Amino acid sequence: MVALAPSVAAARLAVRRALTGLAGDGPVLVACSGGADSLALAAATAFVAPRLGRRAGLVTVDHALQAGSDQRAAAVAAWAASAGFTPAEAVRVDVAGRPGGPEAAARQARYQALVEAARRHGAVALLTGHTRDDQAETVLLALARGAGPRGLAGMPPRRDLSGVPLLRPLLDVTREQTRKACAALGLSPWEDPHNTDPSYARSRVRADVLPALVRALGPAVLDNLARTARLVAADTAALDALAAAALAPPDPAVLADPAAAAGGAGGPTPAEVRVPGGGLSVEALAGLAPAVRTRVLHAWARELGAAPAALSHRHVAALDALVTDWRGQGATHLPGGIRVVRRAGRLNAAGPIA
Ligand SMILES: Nc1ncnc2c1ncn2[C@@H]1O[C@H](COP(=O)(O)OP(=O)(O)OP(=O)(O)O)[C@@H](O)[C@H]1O
Repeated sequence: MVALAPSVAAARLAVRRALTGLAGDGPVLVACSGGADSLALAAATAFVAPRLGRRAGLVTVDHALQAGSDQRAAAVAAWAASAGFTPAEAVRVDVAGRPGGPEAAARQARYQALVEAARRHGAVALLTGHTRDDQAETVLLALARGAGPRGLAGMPPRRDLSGVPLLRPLLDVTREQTRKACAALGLSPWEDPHNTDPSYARSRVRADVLPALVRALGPAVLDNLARTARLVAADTAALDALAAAALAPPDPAVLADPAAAAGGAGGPTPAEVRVPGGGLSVEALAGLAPAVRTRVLHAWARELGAAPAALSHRHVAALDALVTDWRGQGATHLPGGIRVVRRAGRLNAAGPIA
């Protein structure tokens, strides 16, 4: 009997962990570019899913940006069909006319197509091949741009993507392992020229920065960066939960009878951040820990209609200054033409300027 390559075993174990306990009986859908990471993911899923009584499908997106991309997509879909994936689809997208640079436009088109495919096939989850190396790169890039804890938390192993659960089973598997797994299985991955294009910051981190860090600090640096992401993610989730609780609508029991809600002992009730009639209470906001308060303000700004992508830490800092550095300043302007003013102990929003 031929021994199972450790790299293949590692990928299968990771996929088994991710698929175990998934609710619903639809298929899982692997997003596969044909590169080593998502090919190793696909091969592991083709092995594991049927053994868990789960169907597996595969979608590859053709961005139509490089010559021969349609042939690559067709080859990936043909391999998927031969490996037993149903569906095994190549989907062509139109990247032109989308906002942002070419990379962002391709990414947006890709995720839109993947979500549509997941819905079309009633998939219970979409699987991507992000590895521990991708995670380390993400954390370093976040650190370099001063992204704060949300960026340092890296990519979560699961998140919601427009109503579709997105799973990243290989976040603890290295890129070296995915390459070895493909080699052990006789699969020939596609090399995306973008991955080595030095005009992308991520490619430079991949080619120069991480190897330099490993040389200087040892191979554990990759694991350590990924662990940092997990630790920060746990803290961030706790702070997010506190902020969500603080921003929850006022408890009707407290509004009706504050003393009774406090247990009848006349003790203080926690100050309500939301005030009846709209707006937020400055006094209640001032009583929150800064890390919770800035999250509350960020969430409130989004609720008012400020687009998350346009909402920067400067906007949140300006809102925070209305609470903690009040000098009678005028309105704070948020993306989308939203103005926030402090009046009579409240932060109130005024809609987009006409
Ligand atoms: N053309 C494609 N078709 C289908 N899936 C793809 C394609 N390109 C990438 N993916 C999926 O996305 C994963 C990550 O790929 P890549 O790192 O190139 O994307 P990304 O833009 O960095 O994604 P993210 O921004 O979410 O990190 C791959 O492992 C694969 O699962």
